[in-house]
Amino acid sequence: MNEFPQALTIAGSDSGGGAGMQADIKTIQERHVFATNVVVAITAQNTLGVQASLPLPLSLINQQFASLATDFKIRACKTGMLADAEHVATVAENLRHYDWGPLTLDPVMIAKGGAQLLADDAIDTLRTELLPLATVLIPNLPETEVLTSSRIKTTADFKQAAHQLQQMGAKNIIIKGGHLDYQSQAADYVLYADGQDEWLTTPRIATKRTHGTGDTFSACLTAELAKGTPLKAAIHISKAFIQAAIANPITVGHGHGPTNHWAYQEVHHD
Ligand SMILES: Nc1ncnc2c1ncn2[C@@H]1O[C@H](COP(=O)(O)OP(=O)(O)OP(=O)(O)O)[C@@H](O)[C@H]1O
Ligand SMILES: Cc1ncc(CO)c(N)n1
Repeated sequence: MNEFPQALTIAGSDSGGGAGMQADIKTIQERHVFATNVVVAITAQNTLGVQASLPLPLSLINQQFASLATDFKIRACKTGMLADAEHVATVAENLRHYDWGPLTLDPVMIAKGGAQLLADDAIDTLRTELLPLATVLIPNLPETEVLTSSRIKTTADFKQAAHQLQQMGAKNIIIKGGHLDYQSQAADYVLYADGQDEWLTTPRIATKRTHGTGDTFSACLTAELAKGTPLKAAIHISKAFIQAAIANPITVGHGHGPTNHWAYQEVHHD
């Protein structure tokens, strides 16, 4: 019997509900996929910032993976906030040990408000242990700069960095251009495993309601991959999903507000 599509998010909890694991679950649900989760860390967070954060014991991380593996048929997974080097290593071990389908790796480092969600000394572990497992690596600009030890300013820099990340072992690369807020377009660069590439370009929306945009984008991609949507189509749906979520604001919180996870369905009826 064909089981209902199931996806897994391995991430940190955002009490504010707009980013992290909560953004993932809301997005996956909107794409008609059943969301499961491994909680790596808990944050006390709202749209103004991260007030506190605590990684969970490694044994509990291992146990969550084991519980899922004995019962579910997960067809795609993603990672978000992983806290520190030992949590990155533990997650990598569990990704190698079980079959969770294609991995979308969002190398979350710093929240929009400036809080550090990954320790500096975890970057090397992420680079060596997790990056080679990624079907899709989806960093934002600051994360790309850290991972490649380079500065990204021009379109040539995007391409160069994407090739470098591919040489480090990730198969497909999406470099998100959201942080280039002086540009009139929100342009992301995609480099596919076979060497083809493309730009995903949408009008930039003037808003500060961008909490969890990256999580929402990568969660949509994970949901689509869980349903078996081919990668290119899955990426295009995800870009349209995040565009609709930013373009149709909801008034929640007093800082960088969350995006609207209902908007894509309301606009596209899909
Ligand atoms: N103001 C905007 N208007 C339209 N699209 C945007 C805007 N800001 C970001 N995006 C798009 O949202 C997606 C996420 O990109 P972004 O660079 O914001 O990710 P991120 O920094 O990882 O997000 P976060 O850390 O808040 O989860 C990309 O497709 C980007 O182009
Ligand atoms: C828990 C968590 N994960 C990821 C992000 C990045 O959006 C965030 N702000 N909080």
